[in-house]
Amino acid sequence: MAPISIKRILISESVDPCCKKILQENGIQVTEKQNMSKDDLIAEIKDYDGLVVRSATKVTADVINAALNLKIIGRAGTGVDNVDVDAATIKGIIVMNTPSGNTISAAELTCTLLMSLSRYVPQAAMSMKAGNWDRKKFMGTELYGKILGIVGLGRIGKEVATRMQSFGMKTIGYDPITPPEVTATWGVEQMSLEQLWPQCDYITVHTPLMPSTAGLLNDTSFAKCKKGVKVVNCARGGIIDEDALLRALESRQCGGAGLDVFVEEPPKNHALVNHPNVISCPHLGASTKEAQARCGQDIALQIVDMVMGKSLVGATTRKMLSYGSFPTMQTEKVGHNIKIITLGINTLSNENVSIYTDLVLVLHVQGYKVIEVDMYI
Ligand SMILES: O=C(O)C(=O)COP(=O)(O)O
Repeated sequence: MAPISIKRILISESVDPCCKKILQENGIQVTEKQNMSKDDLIAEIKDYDGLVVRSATKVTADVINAALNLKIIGRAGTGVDNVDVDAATIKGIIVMNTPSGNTISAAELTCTLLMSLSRYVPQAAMSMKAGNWDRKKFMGTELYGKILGIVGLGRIGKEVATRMQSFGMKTIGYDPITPPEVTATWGVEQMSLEQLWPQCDYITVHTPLMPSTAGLLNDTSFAKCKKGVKVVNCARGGIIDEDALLRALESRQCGGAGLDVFVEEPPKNHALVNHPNVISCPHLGASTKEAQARCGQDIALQIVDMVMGKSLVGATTRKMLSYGSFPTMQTEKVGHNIKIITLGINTLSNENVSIYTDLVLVLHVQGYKVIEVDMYI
């Protein structure tokens, strides 16, 4: 596997300082520039071999096509929906995320919102600050014995399930990839969405945003839910349709929503945020010291490994976006060739084949030859 030459990297967001340090220790020149406009980024990107982002930098086709030397786009985090992975794949640019760095933090925030929804903690705190002592208004409900529906049973969904089970919640869920026999080992009974909606007292979504998950909770699915269902979205804005959610909150079909993410960030329309039964955060799921340290370190080490021709972790190509949740794609160097290892898939469906075809294509442009594909659950 031929080493890839990466001399200069641009970090366009607030990424943990360990990222810069690790890259520099490995002889890579690093420039940090935050809050760039699209035009600034287009002008700037020409000079770099690599770009490291979080969720705020929109790496559109314009940006990718303006890049003359770009070989890698590293996402210090999970979701790559702010990167035009199609455009990158076509140019042979590897898009790489850090699949596990912020799992625990995202799961903990989800649990925090579920608990806050059950006991109105944010509303009660605001009421106290306003000088009130209102014990009647904030009558809550126990989580104990309630049913939590988890849509998307990847890493985060799993951690949410096991934590909420300790509160005595029954966890049911749906995922198009993780097999039911696997989720059963961590206490989640899988079923179709049609079966799931009417059973849940709480629903939390943990899928990437893509055509098949946009508006997963919409007017039709809300209508199938129990009246007063409470929902949490710490994944991506738009998985729960925002207009449908507002309608459901107004009709009380939805009894409350915990939102960490929005279609537009920051949201311009404040109708949802201002609704009394909505509690919200400004996309804080990954904003912990621990998660940021992990993601910053992971992305730097993954880039260094790639430069050294050692291995490639978290590589993503356009076809991955057709999935319900991301399988973990890793590669290993075998002599001068490369072996792809996939975690989370046990069958080679047509869709899986297209993932490999794309990954192999990108790797080929970068001078790798794929010799083997292994799959593990
Ligand atoms: O990792 C993810 O997918 C996140 O949503 C976190 O986004 P951030 O890195 O905090 O901008």
